[in-house]
Amino acid sequence: MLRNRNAAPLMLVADGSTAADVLGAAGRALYRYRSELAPFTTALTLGAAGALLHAEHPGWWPYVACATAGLAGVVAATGAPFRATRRSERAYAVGAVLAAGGWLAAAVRLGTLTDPLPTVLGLLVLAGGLPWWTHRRRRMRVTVDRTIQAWPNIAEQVGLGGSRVLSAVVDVWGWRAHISLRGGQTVADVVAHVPAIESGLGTRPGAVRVEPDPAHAGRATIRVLANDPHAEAIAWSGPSVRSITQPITLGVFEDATPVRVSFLRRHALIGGIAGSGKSGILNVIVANLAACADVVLWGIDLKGGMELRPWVSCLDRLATTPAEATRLQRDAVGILEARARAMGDGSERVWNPSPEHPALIIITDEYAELAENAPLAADAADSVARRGRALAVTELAATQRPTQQAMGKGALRSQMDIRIALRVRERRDADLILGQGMLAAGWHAHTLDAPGKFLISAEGLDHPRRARGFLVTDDDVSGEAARWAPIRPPLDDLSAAAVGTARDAEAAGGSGPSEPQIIDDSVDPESALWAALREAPDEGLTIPELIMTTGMRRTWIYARLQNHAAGERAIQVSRGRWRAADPHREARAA
Ligand SMILES: Nc1ncnc2c1ncn2[C@@H]1O[C@H](COP(=O)(O)OP(=O)(O)OP(=O)(O)O)[C@@H](O)[C@H]1O
Repeated sequence: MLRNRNAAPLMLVADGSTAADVLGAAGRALYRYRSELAPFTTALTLGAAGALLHAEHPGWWPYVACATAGLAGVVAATGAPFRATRRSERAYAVGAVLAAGGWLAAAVRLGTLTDPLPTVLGLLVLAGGLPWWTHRRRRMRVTVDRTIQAWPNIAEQVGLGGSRVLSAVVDVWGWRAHISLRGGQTVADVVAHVPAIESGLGTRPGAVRVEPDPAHAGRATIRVLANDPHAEAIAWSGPSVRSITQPITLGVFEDATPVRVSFLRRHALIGGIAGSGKSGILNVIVANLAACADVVLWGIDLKGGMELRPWVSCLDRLATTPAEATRLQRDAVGILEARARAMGDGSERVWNPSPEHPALIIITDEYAELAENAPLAADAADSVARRGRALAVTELAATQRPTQQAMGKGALRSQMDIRIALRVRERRDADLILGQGMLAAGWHAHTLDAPGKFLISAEGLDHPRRARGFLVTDDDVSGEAARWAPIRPPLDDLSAAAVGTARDAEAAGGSGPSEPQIIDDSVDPESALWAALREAPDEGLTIPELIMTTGMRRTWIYARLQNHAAGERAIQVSRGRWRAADPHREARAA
């Protein structure tokens, strides 16, 4: 006997084989196709049982009828013992039990071969068999069973020899198997073998996904998608939040779970080629933010306002020229400096958004235009990105290829906490959007094959899972913009005054919009640090807390702390915890 790739027993019997060989091969074939043959084997079993009971106990038919009714009740209530979880599956199982049990009761009383029982049994096999043979989940379960049996051969062929299937389940879109890798193999090896696995399993190209097991480096989940769950656009059903403090639902992953991500105190970067759906994702985000009464939205759209103008009724400001964009970004820096000063004087260490004290989000469509045509705006955006988190002033930028040039000379890209990659042309562009090494780790943005499909990297979302964003149509945009315009909050007084002050300084200094002042970043972190040290609790503040408060790097913080310590203004309370020295605290208390 020969075995094929999936270990299917072929019925080729060598010359001189014995009857036992033939029977063995037939037995294996019957076993392999037991699921498909189930309607026939059930009919044969019923026929035999009917004949036997009719001969021995023809009076037992009422017991058979009662047992049938009891079993049908259990199936209807629980789905057991057939694991019928869906309503349609349960209805089928109840019908099958009633038909089989009813026929058996009749056969016990009348005899299996008494007319019309054989004909009725044949019709029942057909009526029950058709849904059985065509049922997608049953066929999928069979495929999974066979794959588990054949996995050792497949694994050997695709270069993952020694890996084992620990468990497998059929899900809505296909099936998934949890596998254990041979010692020394890693999830990266599995990711690198995805095309070979697809070939080995005989799936369509692009059907296999690999997810690491967060609890075990030597295990992974292989998902096989029989159908693409993202084949159709996913209609927009309205905003998912009413406050910036809640995570926004951008779309759905392939397992139908929602993509939820918080934009509070986080900068975000959206990248992808023209037509990949960047504006679509931006619209989903803006439509959600517009419904939040604790965030003020500013927009920059240097493509003449083409993308953001439909939202103008919800935007507190919209810049469509380089000069306006520069003023806008510079005002944002003014706001964050005013907030930092106010917080330095008070007891709060972060700006907690509320309708009275809203967060500020600056949305830039096609950031490359800004970096190229308004470099001073890009410098200011850089400053916001470094210092704005704690002060709830954040940047949200979309661009085609976020190269260093497209993102300006600063460190903006490295400050982006949320990265959304739509389709890219070149494989390595995934690294540009998502960060170095992401392509090798399986973030294959070049394989996304429809607009609105994306990969997202953010806090709590650190595996490459494909998602598709909601489709917000032009009509949806007009509807949402009109719906939320009345609740849009103004800037708080402090921030509004900061904008006014910046304007006055501009007028007094005569620096026109095309020559805005460059903000000196070094002044404010210094006072923010000093204020934080003065306000620190007795046990002091940690370095990450000081980084958060000032928006500055660790090395900068260390250097300033050493300075303060040398001047006896600050002390290290315990390892890595700092606060102002006691005289200052006492003076403040007095
Ligand atoms: N989530 C989505 N589901 C289905 N179709 C989408 C989705 N997002 C966008 N599309 C469709 O894809 C097309 C291009 O989308 P979009 O304009 O957002 O791309 P883009 O990346 O912003 O392109 P460009 O850079 O040229 O502005 C549009 O016709 C839009 O209807």
